[in-house]
Parts: sequence; C-alpha cells; structure tokens
Amino acid sequence: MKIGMGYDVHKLSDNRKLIIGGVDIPFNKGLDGHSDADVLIHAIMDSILGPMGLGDIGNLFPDTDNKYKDIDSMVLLKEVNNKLKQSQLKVANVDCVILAEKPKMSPHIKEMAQNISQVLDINQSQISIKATTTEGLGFVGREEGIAAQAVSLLFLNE
Ligand SMILES: Nc1ccn([C@@H]2O[C@H](COP(=O)(O)O)[C@@H](O)[C@H]2O)c(=O)n1
Ligand SMILES: C[C@@]1(CO)OP(=O)(O)OP(=O)(O)OC[C@H]1O
Repeated sequence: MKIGMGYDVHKLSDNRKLIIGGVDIPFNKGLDGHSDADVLIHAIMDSILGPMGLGDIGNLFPDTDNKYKDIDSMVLLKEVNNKLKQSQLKVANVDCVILAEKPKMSPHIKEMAQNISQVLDINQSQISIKATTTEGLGFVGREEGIAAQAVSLLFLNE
C-alpha cells in the first residue's frame, strides 16, 4: 500500500469559467490558470503521482508548454491514469475536500465523482468528495481563491 497527498490553489478571476471536478459550475467568477485551473483534479493528480514517484503535475505538464494552455484537466487526469495502468499500482480510494466560500459545491459533487471515477476506471464508491467554507477566514474566506486537498491510497496489484 502507498499513500499520496495533493494540494492546489487557484485564484478566482472575472471572465473565467469555474470548472471543478470536470463540472462547469455557474458562478460570476472562475479559476485562473494556465490550464482550465480545475483545482480538484490537480490535487487528485498530485496525490496519485506522489506514490508513483513521478513528482507533480508541474513536472509532467509544464505551464511553459503551450500544448497545455487552457487544457481540460480531465485530459491530464487520463494521462496520469495511463501512467498508473503501466505501473503495478491501482487506486484503492481517493478522498478529497474542496475549500470554497462560494458557490455551493454540494449540488455538483455527484457529477464530479462520476467524471473522476469514469476517467480513473474505478467505482464511484472509491471516491469521496467533500466541501467546506473557511468561515470567512483567509484567502478562501475573502473569495480570492479556491483550494482543494486530496489523499489517495494505492495498492500493489500482484
Ligand atoms: N463551497 C461549499 C462549502 C460548503 N458546502 C457544504 O456546506 C456544509 C457546511 O459548510 P461549513 O464550511 O459551514 O462547515 C459543508 O459540510 C458542505 O456540505 C458546500 O456545498 N459548498
Ligand atoms: C496544469 C498546469 C499546466 O497547464 O497549469 P495550471 O493550470 O497553471 O495549474 P497548476 O496547478 O499551477 O500547475 C500545473 C501546470 O503545469
């Protein structure tokens, strides 16, 4: 068994879509980044790459490479899953939390879990996504950005 963690933050900006867990969430702001800035998918990818010894998404998908400009992070997750399939490791479960003051994530959690389990070829029961505000405190509380954390447990498929 190997455990991995991932953490990511993106800034909230005008004139950007809010894409989290592959869901286009209606909101007056969106997350800014080189890619689509899907903060949840980025945290999940890092939590899988860590135990595989592959560093982080910045190593794999550098933001200096134009081919990743505005890329759908689900495409990057598929690439991470391809690397997982080439290894002897499989996902036991992924547990995540989204830190956002607004908007409400709860109406979108099921669709996020569907999207992620489909790309990772796992059952929906193997992925858990939660959300919390930070009670008005810090950059999340001031609605300057959204953060996500993920923990993945991988096992050796012998
Ligand atoms: N962006 C968010 C934040 C929270 N939720 C849900 O609301 C519950 C209460 O949040 P607190 O931060 O006040 O503890 C939380 O447990 C989530 O279910 C949400 O959907 N979206
Ligand atoms: C995904 C990449 C690549 O497009 O871009 P961003 O959307 O800026 O995301 P970040 O979490 O800063 O790090 C990884 C980047 O290389």
